[in-house]
Amino acid sequence: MLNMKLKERLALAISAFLVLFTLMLIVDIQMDYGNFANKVPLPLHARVHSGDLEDKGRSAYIEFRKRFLQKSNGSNGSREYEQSAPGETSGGGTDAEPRTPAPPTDRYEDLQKIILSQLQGKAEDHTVVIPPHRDLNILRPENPTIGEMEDLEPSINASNLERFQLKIAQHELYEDGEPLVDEILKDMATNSILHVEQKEGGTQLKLIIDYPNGVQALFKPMRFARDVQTLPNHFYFSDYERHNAEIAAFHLDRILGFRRAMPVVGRVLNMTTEIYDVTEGDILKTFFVSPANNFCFHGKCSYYCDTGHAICGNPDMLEGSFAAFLPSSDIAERKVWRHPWRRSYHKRRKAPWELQSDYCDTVRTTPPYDSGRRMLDLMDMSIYDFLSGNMDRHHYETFKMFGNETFTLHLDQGRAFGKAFHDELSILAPLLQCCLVRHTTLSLLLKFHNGVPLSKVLRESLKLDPVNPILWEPHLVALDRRVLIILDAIRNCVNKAESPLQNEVNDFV
Ligand SMILES: Nc1ncnc2c1ncn2[C@@H]1O[C@H](COP(=O)(O)OP(=O)(O)OP(=O)(O)O)[C@@H](O)[C@H]1O
Ligand SMILES: [Mn+2]
Repeated sequence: MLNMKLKERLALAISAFLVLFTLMLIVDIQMDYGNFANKVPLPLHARVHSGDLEDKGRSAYIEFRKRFLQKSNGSNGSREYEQSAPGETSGGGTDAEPRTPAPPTDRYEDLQKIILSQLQGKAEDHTVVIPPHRDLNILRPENPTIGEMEDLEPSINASNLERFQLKIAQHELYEDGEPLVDEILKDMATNSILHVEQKEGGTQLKLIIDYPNGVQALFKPMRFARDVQTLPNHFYFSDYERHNAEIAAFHLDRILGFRRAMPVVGRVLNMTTEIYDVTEGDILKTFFVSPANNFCFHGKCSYYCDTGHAICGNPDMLEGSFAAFLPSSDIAERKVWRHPWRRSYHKRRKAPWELQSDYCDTVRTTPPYDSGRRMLDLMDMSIYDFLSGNMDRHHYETFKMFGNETFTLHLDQGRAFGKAFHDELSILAPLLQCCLVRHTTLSLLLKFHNGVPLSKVLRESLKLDPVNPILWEPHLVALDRRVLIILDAIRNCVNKAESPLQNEVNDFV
């Protein structure tokens, strides 16, 4: 009898547990749906889309965005999600935990196949993936250096930077593995600072740092902690510049094999002895001690150069980024180009690329984009900027002496790495609208996706910087997510190129 009761009780307990467990599962699933429903059709998103509707079917990037959002409804999870907390900082708590990406289920074998066949000398006329033998950056029939062009040789006691500058070549700033890069980084991080002055022009405060032997660096000060995000109501053009973005962007450019960004390093300065004591002029009048007893200054510029936006030490130690100076214009003049996919820099106006469906065709048929490497460089730049979230690419520069067949410099990455939880697809517009990518760039992205993730490679590289950690972990996590988005975009282009009709039908499904 007692035995029976015990058995009954046990059976009862098990069934109660099972019922509870099932209930919990249902609640859990519902919460998931709830979350998702909250995430996608938010009013915030809707506002973005209201503009998009006018352009329905006109902009390739909007098409991609639509398809992309649809796709993220499935097993891949939501890949574009807005910052949930609109605060200035996202806080250090659970947000800072690295979100381990799911193991890749899709290895992009279709894209790998293209890479492989091009390496075997096939698929050479591919319209989307440009093979090495049609890429001037790989062919490099000539690759003279500034020193060779100007008939200049470094003197015996020339600085590392001067040697570096004379070695800048037609197709890249420095060679893969160039030892002078590390030397320059070390020099800028450790050499004594002789003189400091504010850089004229530009929108935000920057200092020109003079070291012994004529070496110079461009200094951008630290304003915020690493986890402070772009203010949600700030446009890209009123975003603050971040010194750590400059450091991270240099490493990223090098990892991606572009080598189009000047070396940048982090360093902590004593504001009294390494800035105040070695500068003169108007900037001195902007130094003050804040109520928190920190030493501050604001300099003079057209944005954020006032007491309310001062740069403050802790209490008088200030971190910043030091970018190696480009050769002076006496040696190597630069040409400034308007970026064809420049944003409007107006809070209501749109740029031409946002309005014209055939915008890329117009660019592609206009010199210098109609031949050579320039168009491919813009595609690389779009990928580089999308990965780092840099929306501020209004102009770009090249070295005049090399003509049009030269690389585009990656200058001014101060507004990158501002939103770790948002992937700004419009930065990919050049790639989405032109459907063009270098074989070498695609090959590298596939390598990151299927092998050691980009986040890991960048994290390791940044460890070499004196003020590491350089990036807040969610920014690194974002990189792997964005690699996937770029690969999706390229796949989309390839599919469209291979069966344009079928895809046109799909567009409207
Ligand atoms: N490493 C460098 N060496 C020498 N000059 C540089 C270097 N980097 C940038 N410059 C020059 O300084 C100018 C301003 O730099 P940067 O673009 O970083 O500042 P900015 O204040 O963000 O300018 P803007 O607000 O116009 O974008 C650039 O146009 C470029 O010509
Ligand atoms: Mn800028």
